[in-house]
Amino acid sequence: MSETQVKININQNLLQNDQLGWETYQPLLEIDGLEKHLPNGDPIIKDFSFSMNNGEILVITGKSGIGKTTLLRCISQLASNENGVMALNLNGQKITPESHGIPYWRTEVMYVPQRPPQLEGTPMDLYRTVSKLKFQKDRRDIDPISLSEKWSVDAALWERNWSSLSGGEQQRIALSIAVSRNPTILLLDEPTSMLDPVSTVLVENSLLERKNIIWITHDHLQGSRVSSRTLELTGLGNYNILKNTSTSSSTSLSLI
Ligand SMILES: Nc1ncnc2c1ncn2[C@@H]1O[C@H](COP(=O)(O)OP(=O)(O)OP(=O)(O)O)[C@@H](O)[C@H]1O
Repeated sequence: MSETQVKININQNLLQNDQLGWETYQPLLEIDGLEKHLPNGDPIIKDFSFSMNNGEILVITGKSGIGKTTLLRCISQLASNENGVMALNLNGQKITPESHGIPYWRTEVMYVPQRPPQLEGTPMDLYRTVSKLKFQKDRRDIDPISLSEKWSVDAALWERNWSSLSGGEQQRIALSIAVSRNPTILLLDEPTSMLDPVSTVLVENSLLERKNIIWITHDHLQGSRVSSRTLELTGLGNYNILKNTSTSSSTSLSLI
């Protein structure tokens, strides 16, 4: 075989490998054509499509009432959508709410509300209940109490009634329970909105290590600190992709 033939064969192999790579590459989460109407029939999300790669933190911004929470609730299947498909690509397997059922989907794509709902009992009661759920009990988890201690929450608070805890304490404990269940994707609705700046940074740093998060925030500086990409919702499922621009003294966002 001549030197030229060897080079051609090597290039063909590279081409085939490259093509294989492109053909087999799958984003972690794919959403296509999502549509959601309000109870009065008005559309709030129309033909929303995007995909998220493994290791990303995707920040969602947009003015109040534009549909950010509604979008995350649809993605977690806590709210139903009228049209559209969504899929997780996990270990070479395509998982959809239809293929594996909504309870399983919610364990992999977990929504954490901005404010924990009015809960009876203690955080420990909630954690024990969650740990016994069908798709939760065999999951590898991390200790939520240790995690919340890293965020300056005293372990004793886990045995106090929810109603006696401050908003910031409730927010960090609810978030630590969600993170401890190790979902593939966390959907966070303003996760530090009730926290002081020091606690905010502690929580941000833990979440930055974890990745695979869709994170709603109104705080553009926070968005710049944590995001791989930022989507600004502009209404009815339309969005701009914003680019992070940071300098040593300031951080801002500009339209791509
Ligand atoms: N169950 C419902 N019934 C009627 N309207 C609803 C319902 N749920 C949401 N909406 C409306 O849909 C719109 C979008 O609400 P959503 O909570 O998704 O906005 P948001 O962008 O998250 O707002 P914010 O930044 O203020 O949290 C709002 O006008 C809200 O009043």
